[in-house]
Amino acid sequence: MKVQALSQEHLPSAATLLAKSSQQFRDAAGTLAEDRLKQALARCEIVRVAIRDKDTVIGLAFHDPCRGWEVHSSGPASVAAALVSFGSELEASEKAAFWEQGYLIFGGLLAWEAPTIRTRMDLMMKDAQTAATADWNAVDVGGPAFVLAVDTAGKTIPNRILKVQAAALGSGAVLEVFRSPAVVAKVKELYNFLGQEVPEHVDVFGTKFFPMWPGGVSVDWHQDCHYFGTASSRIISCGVYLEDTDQDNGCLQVVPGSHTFDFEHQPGSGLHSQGEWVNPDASTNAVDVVVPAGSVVLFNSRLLHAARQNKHASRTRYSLFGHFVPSELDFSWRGTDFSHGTYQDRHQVY
Ligand SMILES: O=C(O)CCC(=O)C(=O)O
Ligand SMILES: [Fe+2]
Repeated sequence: MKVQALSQEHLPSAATLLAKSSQQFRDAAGTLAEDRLKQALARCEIVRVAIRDKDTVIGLAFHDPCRGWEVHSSGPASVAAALVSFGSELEASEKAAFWEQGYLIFGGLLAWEAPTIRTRMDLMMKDAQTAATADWNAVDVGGPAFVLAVDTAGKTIPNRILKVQAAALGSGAVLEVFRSPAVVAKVKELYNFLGQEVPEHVDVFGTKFFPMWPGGVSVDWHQDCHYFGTASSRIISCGVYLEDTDQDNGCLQVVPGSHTFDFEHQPGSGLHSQGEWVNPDASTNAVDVVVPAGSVVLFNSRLLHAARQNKHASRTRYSLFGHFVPSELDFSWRGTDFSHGTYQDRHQVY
């Protein structure tokens, strides 16, 4: 048995399960109504399925923000238990991994939402034609900054957007992601584990969208904290991959355990001539974060990470980024490099 986020292909099987277990999901003729399932699920933020034999859904759980968990299962009690624990509590081993390795991957946590968010990013990009800028550090422009990519000679490519800085100012979908109960629950648990009080309020800042076109890049090696002017371990960075992401279309790379070191950042060159980056030595053990659409990666803002170039001929790699910070933690930016934040782009999450 496997527990994962509900994805489109499991919808019919999930509807069959629900039609058996609950009158609510049957229509007058007693047959299952997939549409009703979709409507019910649209109200819920977290939807999990337990799957057997590859395709058969044997359990389904959703978290209604008002009513809490609702679990349906055609298997033993252990199926329901697995569903709920997957959705709510972090295992102790996961918490330890976050502390030791500096990151945690939640595969498919937002799988259900990912296609819609992706479409909403396309809508936001419609404004890019009029608003694009060559300034990598463009901030406080009263809205999102559509930053143009450069070629291998470091020359701006017209009409090719590399990132949308302050993306939360361009699309409501961005804050919906960072405020979604599924993500917030994990963030709260991680703060709790860090041995600190769970902050009463948490903000997200430095929101970004990377379309990563075929041939394109997003970031070279860096520690997010380099740009913030603080190395506080209370900042949790968050990447949300809206499409299947692998070595071909530019997946994230991380160096486990690197969050306990400081790395020197220097101005980049070529495709990475915007920004300041680290040049890790050859012995550095990088891990590719290969994940399905809707996956969320939470990491210590001191973790050394980068993204591969998208070498695929046709696939994009849409992703969102933001950084969680306790609301009471204020800090002054580093002065010369604002690329990861602006006060306009700091928003309360809870
Ligand atoms: O594009 C990625 O996968 C990583 C982006 C990133 O690290 C950042 O924006 O700080
Ligand atoms: Fe980063």
